[in-house]
Amino acid sequence: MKTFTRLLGYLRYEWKLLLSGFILLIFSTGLSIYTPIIASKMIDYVSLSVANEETVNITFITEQFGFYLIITFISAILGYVGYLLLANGSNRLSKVIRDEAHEHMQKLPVSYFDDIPAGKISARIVNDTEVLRENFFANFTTQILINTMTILGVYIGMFAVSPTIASWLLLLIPIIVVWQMAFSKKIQPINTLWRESVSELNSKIAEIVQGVSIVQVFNQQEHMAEEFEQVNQTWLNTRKESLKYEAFFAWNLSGLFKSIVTLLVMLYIGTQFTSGILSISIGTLYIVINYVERLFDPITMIVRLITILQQALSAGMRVFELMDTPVEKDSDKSLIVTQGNVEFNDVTFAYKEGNNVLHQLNFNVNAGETIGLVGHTGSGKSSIINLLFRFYDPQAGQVIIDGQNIEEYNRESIREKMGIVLQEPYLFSGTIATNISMNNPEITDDMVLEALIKVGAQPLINKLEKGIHAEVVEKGQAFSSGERQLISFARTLANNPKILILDEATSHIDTETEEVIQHAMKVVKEGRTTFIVAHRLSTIKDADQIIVMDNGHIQERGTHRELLDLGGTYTQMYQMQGSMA
Ligand SMILES: Nc1ncnc2c1ncn2[C@@H]1O[C@H](COP(=O)(O)OP(=O)(O)OP(=O)(O)O)[C@@H](O)[C@H]1O
Repeated sequence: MKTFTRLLGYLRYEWKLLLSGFILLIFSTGLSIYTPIIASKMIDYVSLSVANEETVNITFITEQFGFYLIITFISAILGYVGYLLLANGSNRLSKVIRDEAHEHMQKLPVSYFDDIPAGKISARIVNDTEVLRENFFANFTTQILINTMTILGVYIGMFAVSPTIASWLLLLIPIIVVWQMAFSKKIQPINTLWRESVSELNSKIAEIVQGVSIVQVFNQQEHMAEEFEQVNQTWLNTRKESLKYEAFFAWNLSGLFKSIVTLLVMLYIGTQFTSGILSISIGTLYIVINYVERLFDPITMIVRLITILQQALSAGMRVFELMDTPVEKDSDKSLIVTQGNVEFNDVTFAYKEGNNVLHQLNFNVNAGETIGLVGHTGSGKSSIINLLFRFYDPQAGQVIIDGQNIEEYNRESIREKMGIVLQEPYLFSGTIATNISMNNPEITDDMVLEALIKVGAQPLINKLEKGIHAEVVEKGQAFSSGERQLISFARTLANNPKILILDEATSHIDTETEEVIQHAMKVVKEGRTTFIVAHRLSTIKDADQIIVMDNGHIQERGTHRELLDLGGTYTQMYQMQGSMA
């Protein structure tokens, strides 16, 4: 019910469009209910004239026929415009919800995305809002009103023509209510399963597309196809089950029902007529049959609307669940970074309560220094970076930048002062220039070019016809990983952060590219506090400080020389890498 009223609340955004569309459709329906009355007049006139052997007045017939045509035409035009207005309003409302959901998603904590697959989130923002557009805004809200009006109109017309038949036909209402209730009870759980299977399909596809090269490298196509087939089969099964009930309740039964009721009405009129109780003209008979027929389509539609509403409510629930996930609380205070001093003060951190991955870390990095983070996989290097960016907050201790505990400052201001170059740099759709300026109008094309030249990307720009305005699509797949890194370095340089994070920037590249990257790194590091998360120890040989992490603890700390003199884990790692090189 909450979802229903909340969805209704959205109608206020486009109430003018919806109301105008609705009024036009009411008029259109009203006129179409009136047309059988005109037709009946013509029928009665002709039949009476023939019975009384009078000449038929062609002018009267032409007039009535013209009137009938005009009314039908006006009704069609009003229906068309009304439909356009309503459809337009529904489209806009679905855009409003989609924008809200997307905006909210952007504010969600990084931890939200740890547990929910990307495909499921995108299904909520794209598919579920589409279901809301079609099922709720376009169909339910408008159809329920229009069909109720039609039913009311037909009953009023019917009461005017034959109160007895109309009263009998009122019996249809409780029958339909019971019918609806039985239907909705059956269909609701099936629909929930069906929508879930669509969401599963989305996340499976997203997973396959994201890992397409890995799937092919490991020849996992068949296995993936099997997994996909399974999810797809579940979808088909739920659809089959749902259709069974939809067809039975909404179509088969209603068709049968319609014929039986029409037959009963005709039988009633026939027996009353032959026994002389009822005198009814052919025209009135036409109206009665026409109205009985007309009564069923809106009733059937209302029955179908129950399924449509069920689907809309399930979709609405999923969209609102996303929209109701609490966003991160943020402070109004902006962090001011003038130097770039970083301090970890007794920091303990867990992604999941009780499962600490960093234990009472203490270290200082002075402004402009380079600090290397090394350690086995899972030792906690990336977690340190996650805390530095305030993607997460520590359970105990503080991360301090230039004397300020970052937990007390807003995230945007912290991230503004930091730059990151990832092992697999992320490029956005746009151009090289927009990827470097990051849409900051203060970064001009000249500055973009200067940054690219400084990091050594001149050869890349020279070979591109459009230079810095060359297009970047699909996360920069058309560029080599080294080129993507150079663009990413130039981005960092142009945005001039005080603190820089280089995340395994030199792994998985050949020696020639490594030289280019090493040069770029040197340029970018200058004058900035730099954290290097490195697997290749050669990258951090010159670092002012190296921290060796082990299971969330600092195992060793010192310069390259000092750590070699210590003869511990670092020395072992260094020797191993040396023997592999
Ligand atoms: N999002 C997450 N949710 C839960 N646990 C996580 C998450 N990210 C990392 N971990 C866990 O935290 C621990 C530290 O991981 P972290 O990514 O910091 O290690 P790392 O040293 O950077 O490893 P690698 O060199 O492989 O990148 C690991 O046990 C890891 O499984």
